[in-house]
Amino acid sequence: MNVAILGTGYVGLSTGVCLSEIGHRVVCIDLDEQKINHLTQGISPIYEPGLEDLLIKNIQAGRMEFTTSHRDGLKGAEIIIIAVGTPQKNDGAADLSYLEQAVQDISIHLEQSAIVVLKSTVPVGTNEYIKSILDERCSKQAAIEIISNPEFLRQGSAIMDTMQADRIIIGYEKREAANKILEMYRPLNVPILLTSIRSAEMIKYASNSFLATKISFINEVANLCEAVGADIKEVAAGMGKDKRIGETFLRPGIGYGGSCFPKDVKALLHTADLHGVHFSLLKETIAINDLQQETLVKKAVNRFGDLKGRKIALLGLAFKPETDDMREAPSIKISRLLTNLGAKVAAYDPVAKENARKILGDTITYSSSINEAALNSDAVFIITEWKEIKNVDMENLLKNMKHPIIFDGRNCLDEESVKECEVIEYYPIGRPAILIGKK
Ligand SMILES: NC(=O)C1=CN([C@@H]2O[C@H](COP(=O)(O)OP(=O)(O)OC[C@H]3O[C@@H](n4cnc5c(N)ncnc54)[C@H](O)[C@@H]3O)[C@@H](O)[C@H]2O)C=CC1
Ligand SMILES: O=C(O)[C@H]1O[C@H](OP(=O)(O)OP(=O)(O)OC[C@H]2O[C@@H](n3ccc(=O)[nH]c3=O)[C@H](O)[C@@H]2O)[C@H](O)[C@@H](O)[C@@H]1O
Repeated sequence: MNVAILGTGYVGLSTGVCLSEIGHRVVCIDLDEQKINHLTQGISPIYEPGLEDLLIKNIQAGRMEFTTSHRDGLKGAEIIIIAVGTPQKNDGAADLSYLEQAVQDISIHLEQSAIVVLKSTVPVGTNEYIKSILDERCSKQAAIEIISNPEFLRQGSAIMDTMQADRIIIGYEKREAANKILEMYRPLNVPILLTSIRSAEMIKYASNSFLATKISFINEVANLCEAVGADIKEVAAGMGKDKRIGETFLRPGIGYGGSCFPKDVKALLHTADLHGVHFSLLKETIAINDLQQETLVKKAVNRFGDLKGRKIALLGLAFKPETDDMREAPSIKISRLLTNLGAKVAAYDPVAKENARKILGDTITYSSSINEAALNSDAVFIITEWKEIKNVDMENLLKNMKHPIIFDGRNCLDEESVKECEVIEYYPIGRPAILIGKK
């Protein structure tokens, strides 16, 4: 099938390479000339495992092209996927301005009939709104059908999540259009659920909000474990064995971040408020998360009394491992809290350094290795559980530090290696501290 995709961000690009991998001819359209130039040469503008290999392979196979021209990109497309950003407005609502522009671009340049598939995360009712604009503005010979097809991939495992999705949701009005999208996805051989358009839109927000709430829940249980002397590792393992609860998304930490959980929970709350529905659970999910991002700083203040002049090494900056994305990363708030308290922050991240610099500028320093960041530091904060950070050589790390003190915001260091250290103060989340040789 001939597919055009508007927006080559995490979602548009991952979808594009996967659809061409299963045999479709894909043209990706983006306004960003630099992105398109890179992509044309087979260079991925984002760090996403496995993506660049598929990109190069499918360009060489003649199944993938890139353009900044909507006119060229939409020519001959049977299916048009919209994957532009829907960021958060100040009042928590989703900002639909990129989407409106994309729809405007389609209505100006589309000359044939096509199915428009809305993959961006959008509030309930948006697909109908988009359809009405397209019906009104598209040329008379272009009949448009609309499909709501929200995306559930995670950054850092986007290709695997697309190729082996738990489910694909197809929200439709006309069964014929749904059949065509079923056919497009059929080679993936994954479960597909057909729903109404409004249900599809709601499934996306409800799923993200549920997962975010699960994280806030386990973080509060972890805080309680610390207070009462229980161990969250054992507690989460015991809870997770119950199939109704499930083992995933029970990792306590420094709060959720990223481009979607924070904004999508707020957008769902905004929708609930608009419709007079009392969804205060989501308010708590957000409030708990905001506080949880402060937890390492509070622990350090408890330990040192005052952080003025202390050097803190932040290991990891990205909001999760295997991505260079810094959107809503807990490291941003943590860095700002630390520098406001007079601490000096030296940070290391294997791939997110440049994106972090755009946000944090020279308020912190950026190191090119774990040991460089930790050199002469009063404490290490583990922010992102990159493999390299989880597997750090403890002996080497500690000998470089002024004080052998680690606050592990991801509970990711190997407990046995910690226990083998001659001198260490190790403070995980929701678990007893390990204090060896502390005076
Ligand atoms: N990032 C993620 O992991 C996931 C994101 N989503 C949702 O998918 C949507 C896209 O998210 P990301 O890929 O992260 O966004 P992104 O911000 O990484 O990429 C959006 C791209 O769209 C381009 N664009 C904007 N207007 C355009 C237009 N008129 N024509 C062509 N290109 C245009 C931008 O230049 C940019 O490259 C959002 O609604 C998001 O909530 C859903 C699931 C996962
Ligand atoms: O709509 C989206 O953008 C996507 O949002 C999340 O994916 P993503 O944000 O890429 O990453 P996750 O692995 O879900 O992690 C999100 C945040 O939660 C944190 N997290 C996750 C799991 C956990 O147990 N504990 C925890 O603190 C992570 O550290 C990270 O900061 C969802 O998992 C995807 O299904 C969804 O498509």
